[in-house]
Amino acid sequence: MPSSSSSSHMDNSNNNIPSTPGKFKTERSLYRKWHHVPLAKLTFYTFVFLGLILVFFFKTPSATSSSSSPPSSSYHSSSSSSRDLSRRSLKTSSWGGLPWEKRVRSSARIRSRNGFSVLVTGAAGFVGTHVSVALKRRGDGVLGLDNFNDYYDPSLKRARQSLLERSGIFIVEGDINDDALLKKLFELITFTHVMHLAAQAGVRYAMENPSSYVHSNIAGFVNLLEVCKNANPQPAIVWASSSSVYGLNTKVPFSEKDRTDQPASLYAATKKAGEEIAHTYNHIYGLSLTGLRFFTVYGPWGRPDMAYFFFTRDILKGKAIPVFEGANHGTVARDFTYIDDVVRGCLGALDTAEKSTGSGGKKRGPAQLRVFNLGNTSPVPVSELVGILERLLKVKAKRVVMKLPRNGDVPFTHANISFARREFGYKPTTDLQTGLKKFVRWYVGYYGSGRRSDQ
Ligand SMILES: O=C(O)[C@H]1O[C@H](OP(=O)(O)OP(=O)(O)OC[C@H]2O[C@@H](n3ccc(=O)[nH]c3=O)[C@H](O)[C@@H]2O)[C@H](O)[C@@H](O)[C@@H]1O
Repeated sequence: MPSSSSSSHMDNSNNNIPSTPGKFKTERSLYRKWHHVPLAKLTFYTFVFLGLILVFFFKTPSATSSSSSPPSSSYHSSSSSSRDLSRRSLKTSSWGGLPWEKRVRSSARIRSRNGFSVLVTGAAGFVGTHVSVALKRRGDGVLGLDNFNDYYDPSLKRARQSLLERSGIFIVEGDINDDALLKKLFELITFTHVMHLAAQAGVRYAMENPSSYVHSNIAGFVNLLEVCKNANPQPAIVWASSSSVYGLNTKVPFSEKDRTDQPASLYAATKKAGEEIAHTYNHIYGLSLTGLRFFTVYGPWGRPDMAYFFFTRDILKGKAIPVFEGANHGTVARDFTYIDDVVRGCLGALDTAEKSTGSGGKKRGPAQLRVFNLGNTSPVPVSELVGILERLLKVKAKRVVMKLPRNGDVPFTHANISFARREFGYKPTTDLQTGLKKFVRWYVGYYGSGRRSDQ
């Protein structure tokens, strides 16, 4: 893989090639001089020289980045994101080679009759881990993909990875923007489905790092769709949208038929953009696409950036927690949805996804395009969430009630789920009290009393 720095190195060595007769003379006399040097010494200097070349090559950033270059060998090393985002990526991902291909194939192998072969992006994430395990358990082939970025404690992602490994699921380390990697995966495996859960999540963080949302939720999604549309056969794609697309809507419960053109955060705007992009790829290329609008999903192995998670941590540590309220002491509420219910929704969406109709980048007929709410249909005020946690943890929270900041949060969410119920029998069964009990049990088991955790 030529790079500007490696070619400049080659240019330097080319300078030794004589271009004038005078210089040629110098080179020849130099050659004669070397001719008399003992062989052992010559070998020693040759090794030193080769060593220097190797050090120079591996220190050169472009030598470890191939995200936009076509594969040049069976082993690749690629930075998981563009330069400005690489600081969030803890290590450069590496992929390729026969042992790696063997692991990919074994993980994706279907073990049940009529089973699927599913690529799960964001497999080391909260929902990704749970969905992967559920698919594997019923005999589907599952291959994970994750860039293990440090948006939140990567050791939690590593722990989820170990969990998946124990179920025979391999997570390829790489970014959805790495098209060479995606192409390679589609070369190795005929995926029937893609469960696309890799994303930059969180509504408030979008003000701190807007480009990470564009990078993952827009550029990454388009890159994935490009590879899927060219695949032959094309897979059916189910992907994570968000309840946040309802933005500042006031009509409740939120229905898929409602407007979604007033997002309150860049995060919501990128998810809304994803829905429009999905429409385009469905329309032009015949890709079967299903978007799932998740409503504040919570549970064991959850995301430490979410309120229920860091409230638990801070209550146990005796730290104050900011509890938001609306204008005029209005209630801020969420349609908190338990992970097991969401997993059932994801599987229902996969099971009812029709085949894509195109092949090799060409549409052959109209294809399925769907969007579903996956919520709980019973919103709970944040103050009540804190009350439940206090009772479960047996610790009184130090509440600091404050006005909902204008940083992307919306005052309430409430899902109408009749469409998902009709299409695949989606029926959430876990109330917040029951779900938080399971979360707290996991949390205390994972972090001990929680007082020693520092995520
Ligand atoms: O449903 C969704 O689509 C979204 O759900 C969550 O977003 P959010 O509902 O805002 O979840 P949290 O950040 O955990 O907040 C939950 C509630 O706690 C409140 N909160 C949050 C933070 C805080 O310090 N204090 C506080 O009272 C929020 O206003 C909100 O009402 C996820 O973070 C998003 O990635 C996801 O897409």
